[in-house]
Parts: sequence; structure tokens; C-alpha cells
Amino acid sequence: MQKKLSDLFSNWDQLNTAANEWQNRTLAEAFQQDTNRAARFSVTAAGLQLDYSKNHVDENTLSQLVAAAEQADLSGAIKRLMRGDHVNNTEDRPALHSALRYLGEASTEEEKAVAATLEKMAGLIDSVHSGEWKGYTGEKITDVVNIGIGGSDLGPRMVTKALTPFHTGHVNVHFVANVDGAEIYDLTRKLNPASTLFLVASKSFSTLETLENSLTARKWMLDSGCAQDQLKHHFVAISSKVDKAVEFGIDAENVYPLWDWVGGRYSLWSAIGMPIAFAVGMENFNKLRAGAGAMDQHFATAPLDKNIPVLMGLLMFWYSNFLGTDTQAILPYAYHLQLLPAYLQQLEMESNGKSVTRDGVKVDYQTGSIVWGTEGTNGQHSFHQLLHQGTTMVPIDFIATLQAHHPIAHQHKYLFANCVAQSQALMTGRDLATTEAELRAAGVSEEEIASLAPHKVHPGNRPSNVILMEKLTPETLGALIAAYEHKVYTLGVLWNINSYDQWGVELGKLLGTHIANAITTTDIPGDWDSSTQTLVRKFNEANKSL
Ligand SMILES: O=P(O)(O)OC[C@H]1O[C@](O)(CO)[C@@H](O)[C@@H]1O
Repeated sequence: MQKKLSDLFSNWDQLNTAANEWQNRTLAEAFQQDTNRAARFSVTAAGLQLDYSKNHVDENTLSQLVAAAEQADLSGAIKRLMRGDHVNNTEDRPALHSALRYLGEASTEEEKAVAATLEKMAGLIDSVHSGEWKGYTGEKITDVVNIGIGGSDLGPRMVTKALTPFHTGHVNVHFVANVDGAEIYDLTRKLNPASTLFLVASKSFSTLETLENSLTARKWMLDSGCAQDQLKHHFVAISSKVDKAVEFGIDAENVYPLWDWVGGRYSLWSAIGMPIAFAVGMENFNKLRAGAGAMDQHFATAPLDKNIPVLMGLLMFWYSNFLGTDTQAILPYAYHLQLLPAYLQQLEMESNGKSVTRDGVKVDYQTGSIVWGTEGTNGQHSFHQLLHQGTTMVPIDFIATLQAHHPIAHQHKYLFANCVAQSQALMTGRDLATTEAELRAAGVSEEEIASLAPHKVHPGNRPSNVILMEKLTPETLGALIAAYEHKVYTLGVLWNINSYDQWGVELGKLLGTHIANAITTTDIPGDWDSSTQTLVRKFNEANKSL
């Protein structure tokens, strides 16, 4: 028996009627009819402003969407998330990432564990930054390499890049994720083992990529002359499986704990965020946590129709389930936010790419959308053509800052202007009559106008949010990330799916191991499909020495 979304919401028909009404109305008309539209459909909290006025919503749509959220008991679900109920039902655990950025004194058991870990982490950062921590030859550490993948890489990597203006310059921070040896090989060729510290970041401490890269790093260190008993000066681990890290050979003193109640893709606020703290210092890391904490407070207390993450979630629910979209673009107009789309791909798609409800019943409705994007203005000279004139509608999040960190003011003006112009052009478009009139005014012949004008029409009526902040700081970045985390949960609640497990990645991992074994033993099972057999055989022939 499939689960129908229409069974979950008694106002399903009203929502569909509202969606149909938008077939005969445009966003441009909505702006003409209501000069106060931008103010009416904007919310400010935790240093962020969400302007969602260029979306296919009006007050009726919004109240229907909020009514749907109430029927899904979103308010209750938020309470359950924040107080540590086992919202991750398939793994029977809480998803308490909000406890990682608690504000004020640590009071719960989880917060106290976080406080103790952060204090220990602060000691490490301090000792490396000050040069007190020495490598095996007595040199100070100049380079820190995070070895991790997925949630143990994307968040720290994205934030480290995003906060470039806050880098203290004490150490260079690098990231290695891919099992492709090219990544670690290229990096280590540029580094001096005697002044390199590796952070092995793995919640499970069983991830192939991370273990293989760590073994390679250890060999590189030993080959350079580091004695076995000196490795402790070059390896630190962050894991919820402390015993496995120790078994792997990391000194017990150097293992920083993580907990089962933190999901991998929600963990950058824990010791998994160590590379961030190495880059920007502990004070800025704590400001990042505080920014997220402020967004947590907002999510937990603001009414649903004035709640940034809830609105972001309701809008995606609206587009995905009523207006037929299946992708969403993240377009940060901030060079330093260039890794945000990649980070959000894991956050959104690993969380909400599910086909069964929390109770395991197959759904008949669309869940998580495909997330993609790049930094503005680069995308304008690449895929924006499709956004403006293609046949598919893509809801967009534009992210912009009012002020830059650099002093090149005129470039920041152009950056901001382009962001606003894209959002405006997608909404207003340019119809045939206007296009023809413009061509006529430019002296183009009627014959040419007839052939050219259709190509120059911009349909418009394409939706976008603009998320605005004064400046990209640790606090505003923390709030931005937490807003997306809670948007994901909001969608999970509306779709009645578990946003905190990721069973879909397991089969590929398992088959990867089987195929690696077939490569090692050259024993290719005859019942494998012919494509797989042929590919493995080709690899074995090309690598006879393996
Ligand atoms: O931190 P770990 O346990 O090495 O896992 C890395 C990543 O692998 C996954 O489990 C699956 O790809 C992610 O959810 C996780 O972030």
C-alpha cells in the first residue's frame, strides 16, 4: 500500500486549487497589485533576511501551507528534535546537533560532553598555533590535513573556505577526501612531513576512503623517518568509535569524541569542525556555533509563518509537490561560499532522498529535490541560460552580502547588482511585445524582428528567494547553515520521512568491497552481469602487478 500525500493533509484540495490559481497569475502581477509585497513576504532573524516575495505564494497559499505544517504537527516535531527524542527512528537515536551549539552554560549531559571536548580541542589548537606542539624533528606544525569524507569533510571544508577573511595564518589547512590516491599524493608532494599534522575525521571510523588515506599518510610519515612512537605528534582523530581509532594506532590522548546523537552531515559544530578552528581560531569557531544557536532559538520559538527555516521548507514542499519542480539551485553571490552548493547537496539529498515513510511505507509523492548550483556570477555565464529560457522551472536561493571583507567596493557593487538583477529578470521576464518594441526602436527590420524576437523572449515568472546578510561572518554563516539544517527537517516532517538516516549509500559500499576483492583475487563471480565482469577483467589486465 503506497502512502499518498493527499491522505496526510485534509486541505490537499485547497492547496491544489491555490496551485492552479497560479497558472493564471504571474509574480510580476502580484508585485503590481501589492506594492508592499517585499515587506509582507520577508522575515529577519539571527542576522539573516529571507526575502521570499518572488515566489508563487500569497497570503492564502501561505496560510494553507502553514495549515499543512500544523497537521503534520511541525511545532511538536521541532520540540521533539530539540529535546532529544529519537527522531532518527530507524537507528533509534536523537539528532541533537542543536546541543552542539547550545548558548550559555552547558546544562544537559550532552552539552557537558560537548563543553569538555571543545575545551580539550581549544588546548590542542592553542598548542599547535603557539608552536608548543612539535613534530618528530622538533619543528612546529605549519600544515594541518583533514582526512575525512562526506559529513567529515564537506562541512569543515566549506566553512574553512567561507571564513577565509578570518584565517589567523598560524597554519595552512588542507582537506583530503577521495579514495583516489591522486588527491593525497598531489597534496603530500607539497608538504613537509615533519611539520604536518593529520586529523583523521570519521564518525564510524570504518569508512574506506578515510582509512585508506590515513594508512597512506602514516606510511608517508614513517617513510620520511618518523619513528613509530613519534606518530602521535602527527595524528589526531575525531570519532564516535574511540576504541577503533585507538586500535588503528591513534594515541588515545589524541582521540576527540563524537556521539551517536550527532549525524555525520550535522557534525561540523563538534570536534569534526577542528579544521575550521585551526584556520580561524577557537573564538571564531565559537561564534559560528553561536550563530547557529541563534537560528536554533528562532526555529524553536518563532511562529511558523515567521520562521525562516520553516518558510524555506514550506516553499520547497510547495514547489516539489504542487508545482512540479524536482531540482533547486543554490546560488551564493559570494566567492567564499563557493562550496556551499556541494555541502548542501549532502545535507539535503542524503537527508531527504528517501522513498519510504518513517514507518517503511512506500510514498507516492516526490521527496528530496536535486540540489545544485555554483557561486555567482560564474553561473550566469554557464547555466543561467536554462534558468531564464529553458522549459523547466527551478526554485533558486540567491545568497548575498551587503558588505564585502575586501576593499574593492566597485566589484562588490557589481556582484550585488548582478544577484538582484538575476532574481528580478527571472521574475519579470520580457514578453514578446516588449521584445519586438525594443528591436523596432533599435531600427531592426520587421522581417528580422519576426525571426529574432521569439528567441529573445524571457518567459519570467520564475521563483527565487534572496537570503541577505550584512556581511559573511562566523555568526551569519552559522545561522545560514542551521537554517538549511532545519529546512531539511521541516521537509522531512511534512513528507513523514526520516531525515537522519542514509541507508541508500550502503549497497554501493558493499558492492565496492566485493569488486575490490575480485580485483585482488582475480576471482570474478560468473553470476555477475557481463558489464561488471568485463570492466573488472579489463582493470585486472591493465594492472597485472596489483
Ligand atoms: O564520518 P564517517 O563515518 O567516516 O562517514 C562519512 C560519510 O559517510 C556516510 O556515512 C555515507 O556516505 C555519510 O553519511 C558520512 O558523512
